[in-house]
Amino acid sequence: MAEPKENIVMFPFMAQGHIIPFLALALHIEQRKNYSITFVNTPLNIKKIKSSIPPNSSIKLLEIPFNSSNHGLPPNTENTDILPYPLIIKLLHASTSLKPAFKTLIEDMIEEQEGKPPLCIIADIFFGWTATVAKELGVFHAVFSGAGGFGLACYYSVWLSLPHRDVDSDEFELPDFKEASRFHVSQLPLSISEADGSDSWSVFQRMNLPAWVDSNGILFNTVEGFDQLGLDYFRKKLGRPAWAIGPVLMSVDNRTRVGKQAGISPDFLKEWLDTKPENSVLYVSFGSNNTISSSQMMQLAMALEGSGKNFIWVVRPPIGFDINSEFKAEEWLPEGFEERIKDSGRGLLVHSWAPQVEILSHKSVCAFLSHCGWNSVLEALNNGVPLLGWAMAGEQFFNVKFLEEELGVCVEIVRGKTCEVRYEDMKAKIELVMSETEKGKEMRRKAKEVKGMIKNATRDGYGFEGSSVEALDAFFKAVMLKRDGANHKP
Ligand SMILES: O=c1ccn([C@@H]2O[C@H](COP(=O)(O)OP(=O)(O)O[C@H]3O[C@H](CO)[C@@H](O)[C@H](O)[C@H]3O)[C@@H](O)[C@H]2O)c(=O)[nH]1
Repeated sequence: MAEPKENIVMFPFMAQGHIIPFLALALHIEQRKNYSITFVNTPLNIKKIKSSIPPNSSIKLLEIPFNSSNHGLPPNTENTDILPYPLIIKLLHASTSLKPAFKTLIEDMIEEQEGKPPLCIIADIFFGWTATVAKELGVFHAVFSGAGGFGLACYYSVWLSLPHRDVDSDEFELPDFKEASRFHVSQLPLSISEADGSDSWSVFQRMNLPAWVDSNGILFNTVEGFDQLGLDYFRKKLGRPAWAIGPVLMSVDNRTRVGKQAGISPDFLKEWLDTKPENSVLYVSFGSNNTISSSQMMQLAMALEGSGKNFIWVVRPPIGFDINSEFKAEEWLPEGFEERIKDSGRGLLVHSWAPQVEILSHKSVCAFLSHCGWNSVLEALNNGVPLLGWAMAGEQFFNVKFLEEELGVCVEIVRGKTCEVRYEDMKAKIELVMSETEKGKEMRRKAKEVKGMIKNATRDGYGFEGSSVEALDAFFKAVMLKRDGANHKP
């Protein structure tokens, strides 16, 4: 009888922006390596993930018990996609309660395999405690970051020392990451700008981030060639390898299963895009669960209309309304906006969720106005599409800085969810990026260059392995080294 395949345990945080790259990685590993994969999550997420697994995949799903009501959360709350911002930190704290059940789950696996531990555990950036469990049980552990190297390095560094609190000015440096140059306080997400070291976010992160030293290394959904600065930060800081194995993205076929039901038929969308000239459409979307304020929405609509450019805009109810409720164009957009853009054929409003990768890979798309979540960034760059950055939370502000200052593929259009915006300013930036200006041409050239780097990094075969392919091999070599070392212990 054939030996059972060795098992990899994967455990993302309960948020779409985390589950999607983990699933993409699971499928990527399954396709390339001969291991079995067990995907762990809470019951309601597992139910959703079940329908996302392609029929030809053998990924196993395993539930870990969780009851949100025990943690001051509304009943049946297991994913950030149904939570308002102030409750997200509650879900993060609640997730630490999974530690004993996770440890038992791994111990049971070891027992079932007659003392043989799983090959490795790959867990979320918010689950530092899984590294401690893995260390205790002698299992190889890697953190998998769906965020890029530079963005996460800044995020990690700021949380550890809150350096903006030690200076009198609005500008500050990161004491352990000076290479990132200077930051302005407005480039901090709300969770950090409001942090004082003893608030709920600080307590969580100061428990979570230092626990990464118990891990054996970090896997990054990025490319060494353009993201080395951030990767080197972790190599130095933690004294652990950082493997840049990206971009690992969902294939278009598999994507239809994850995420949400698109608010538009992909065929209609393609037909619409086909009628537009090459490089003429702006795609506007803010990731899996963000939206903007109602006044920002009004100004953005005016900027889009005023710019005279073609656009596709994924709209959701503004901040303060249930993000999953019906979109009321007559209330939240300028009078007659929807009819005008429809009649002129210049714009498409997509409610709630769009087939993003299909849009970004269409030749008519010229630029992407994005919150610069890392998945969106990778999907844009993979298609050579430059960005207009509007960061809203997490490490997105640092991503915008990186894309603008280091890669030259982005212009920041707005900063944050609460600032006042003027449509004239946004319109000018849209024109700068999309028209035949020197800046616009330069950005498109650089975005194509990055696309080329991605292509090279992921090349596999014909005697040439790209850096991301080599990094995944190096990761598994490190895993094997630990396993073989453990087997040879007297
Ligand atoms: O209408 C939509 C909206 C989103 N997506 C997909 O949803 C994902 C969204 O991911 P991302 O762009 O990274 O945004 P978030 O969901 O906001 O991502 C979270 O996770 C990222 C990776 O860790 C971080 O960089 C972000 O800061 C964090 O908010 C992408 O694959 C998109 O293609 C769609 O397909 N259609």
